Amino acid sequence: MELLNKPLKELNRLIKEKEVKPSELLKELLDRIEETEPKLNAYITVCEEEAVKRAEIADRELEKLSKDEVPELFGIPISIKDNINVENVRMTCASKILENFISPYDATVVKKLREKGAIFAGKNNLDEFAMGSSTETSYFGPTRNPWDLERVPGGSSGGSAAAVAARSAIASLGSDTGGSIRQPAALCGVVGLKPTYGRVSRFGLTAFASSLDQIGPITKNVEDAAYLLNVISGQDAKDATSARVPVPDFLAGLNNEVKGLKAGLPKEYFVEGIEPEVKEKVLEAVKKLESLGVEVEEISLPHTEYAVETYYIIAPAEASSNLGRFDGVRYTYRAKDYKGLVDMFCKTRAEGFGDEVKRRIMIGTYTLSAGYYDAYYLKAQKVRTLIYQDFEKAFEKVDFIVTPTSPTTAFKLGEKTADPIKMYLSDIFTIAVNLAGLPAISIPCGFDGKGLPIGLQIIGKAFDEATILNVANVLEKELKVNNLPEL
Ligand SMILES: NC(=O)C[C@H](N)C(=O)O
Repeated sequence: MELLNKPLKELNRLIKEKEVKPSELLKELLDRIEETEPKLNAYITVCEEEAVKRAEIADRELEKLSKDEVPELFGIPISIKDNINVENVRMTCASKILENFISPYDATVVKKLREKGAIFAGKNNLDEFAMGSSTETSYFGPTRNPWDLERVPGGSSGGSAAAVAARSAIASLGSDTGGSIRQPAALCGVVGLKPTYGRVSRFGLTAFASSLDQIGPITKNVEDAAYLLNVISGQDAKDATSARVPVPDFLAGLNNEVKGLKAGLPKEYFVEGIEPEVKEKVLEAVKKLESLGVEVEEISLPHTEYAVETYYIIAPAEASSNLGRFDGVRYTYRAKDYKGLVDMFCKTRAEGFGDEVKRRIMIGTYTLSAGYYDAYYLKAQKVRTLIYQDFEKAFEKVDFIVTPTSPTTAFKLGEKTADPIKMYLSDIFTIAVNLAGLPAISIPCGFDGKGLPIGLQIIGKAFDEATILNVANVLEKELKVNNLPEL
């Protein structure tokens, strides 16, 4: 496991210096996956054969390359959440309806990683179509938290976060619609970055809520997140929502001094309902920032209390439309017995989707229907603007905002499945960021009394990932949190 614990930059150096062969690194990873999967279930598909073939090719290519010619991710396996397309590999979205779907093309992020030499060893488990906060809605069974196997890893990118924590993935890409990168990162003690809406192309990500979805890295440390963000960022002709903005070198500013920067602590994020130990550890980390010369002030984001409700109108509305394409005609699963076309559509969807997906489709269809559109959907869009304006105002005064990532540490399997509202509330601190399209990162900041990791969230201005990565990196070095679970 020694290699698997190393940062990406160091792995790249070892491969460049020809001290490690891609096939050796892959072997170590496949062994670790074999060892941990019976406990974790963090993967839906392990593409062993293909990865071994690619690593052997990389071994031979490496012989011919000079040190400077070896690209950043040459021979390094990256795992991918199973709602992102990797050519010729099964992509299920953790749903029965896509159980046997083979991706016909690479998502843009995958293509970009491949161009830098990355290898793809597996697809990580998730909540069905990324709808959930615990990875329990997966058709392929839940993923378990490597810090406590009786607990959830968070979600929806729970497979990615659990695998990175357990070192059964070197790094992973997840997707975040309402917290799906940051909340599992927090619950598993790893780093999760949701970039600004438009920073990274979503071409090839299975759409859930198109005005909110964003792809981002889940990694062992902040530097790895910056390393991957450098590779996956940038405008893409295949995604009209990707932004034509310059991409800085995110590694360059990681160790800049944070002295003189201004941090905002939103009073609405430190209220009752949050576990005392979570609050305590986050505030302790804020004290560290202060000792490094950061000026901290209390701010207010007054519309925070409406964020969850707003999200659970907008996201299901978009989902009900996006998931219309799974009809038994265009994608793999089709019901066996039916009478006519409409009956085939209905039965396929009734049999192919799980309960949470159906719940969202029904909510979305309801809020978009003629009689309720103005009362729900239109109103939610207006509140979304107010939430955005809260952040705009706050960022006139501060450079970044610090909050807990999740109100609690990892909860027990089954604890919240019977009550969807309880489950929805576990994203209470992450959702507003998606509604406002902003970048945010979660880093581990300590443990609760049960030894479970606590996550701290840093929210930045639009397209200012550089600042939050810088602050996160400096804080990570200061806090020195052990993020390797015993497993
Ligand atoms: N997809 C996400 O970002 C997570 C959120 N809990 C949801 O279920 O919608």
